Amino acid sequence: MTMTDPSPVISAKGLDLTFQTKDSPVQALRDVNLDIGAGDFVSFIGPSGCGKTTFLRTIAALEQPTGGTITVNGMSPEAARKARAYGYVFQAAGLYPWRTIAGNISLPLEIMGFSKAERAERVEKTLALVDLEGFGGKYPWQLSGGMQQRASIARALAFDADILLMDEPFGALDEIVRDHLNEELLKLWARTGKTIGFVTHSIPEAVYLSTHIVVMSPRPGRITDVIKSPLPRERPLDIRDTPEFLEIAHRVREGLRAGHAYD
Ligand SMILES: Nc1ncnc2c1ncn2[C@@H]1O[C@H](COP(=O)(O)OP(=O)(O)OP(=O)(O)O)[C@@H](O)[C@H]1O
Repeated sequence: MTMTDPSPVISAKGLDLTFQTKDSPVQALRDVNLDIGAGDFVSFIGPSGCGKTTFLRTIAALEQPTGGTITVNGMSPEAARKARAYGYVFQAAGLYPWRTIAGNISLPLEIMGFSKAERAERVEKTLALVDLEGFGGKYPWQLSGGMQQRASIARALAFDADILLMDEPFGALDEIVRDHLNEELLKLWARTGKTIGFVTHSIPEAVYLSTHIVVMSPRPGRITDVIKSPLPRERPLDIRDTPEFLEIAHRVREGLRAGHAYD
């Protein structure tokens, strides 16, 4: 690292995490080393159960590592959570059905003690960011699955943290909606300059979105490859048909295959 390199936003060193269960301990993460820089879009890809969600949850102080260290904005994950360093988007939109979309987005702001005027302003701003202007008064069940997921992204953006952690946010959506939301997410990232950690099962999604693709192996989850994308930051959807794109996708697939113990 040179003097001009900014320090990483998220830094994991020798991270281990073993869950104690009734039967036997489950080693979910082993010796994970990773630096994520400001403004990076980092995807985590790997087979089911390889620890992607666990790693994201560890960044968010929702799990405690059993070895190694992890810092977020130079702080412990607990301190970063208290400093509201990140927004978190879960697999399911998880909106409260008895609250309107605006009410759902506003909830974390209410808990944080923002004034009513400030809340209203932020709700409007984030609804615009996810292209849901005019839908604040609707209830979640009045929106499509894709719109609900956008509302849950708005909720994570409402307090304007520099880091956005997203756990397979589009996994349950059909391909056309997913393509659209991928494009929208890239635009949002370009507009806001946020640092994004993104879990996915989809190779094209990982390659399309990311500046860095982290390939993980099955349990215990280890990082087998970190691919720095040579693609430009501005990416139309049809970039997925270019040789450069297909080459990165191939490398991800090879990495996934190499990490797999078939014998
Ligand atoms: N609270 C827990 N107690 C015990 N084992 C757990 C716990 N949480 C996760 N695990 C185990 O840790 C491993 C990693 O789980 P994790 O959810 O991080 O995987 P993942 O890569 O996100 O999987 P998926 O792609 O299916 O969501 C799995 O074997 C899982 O069963």
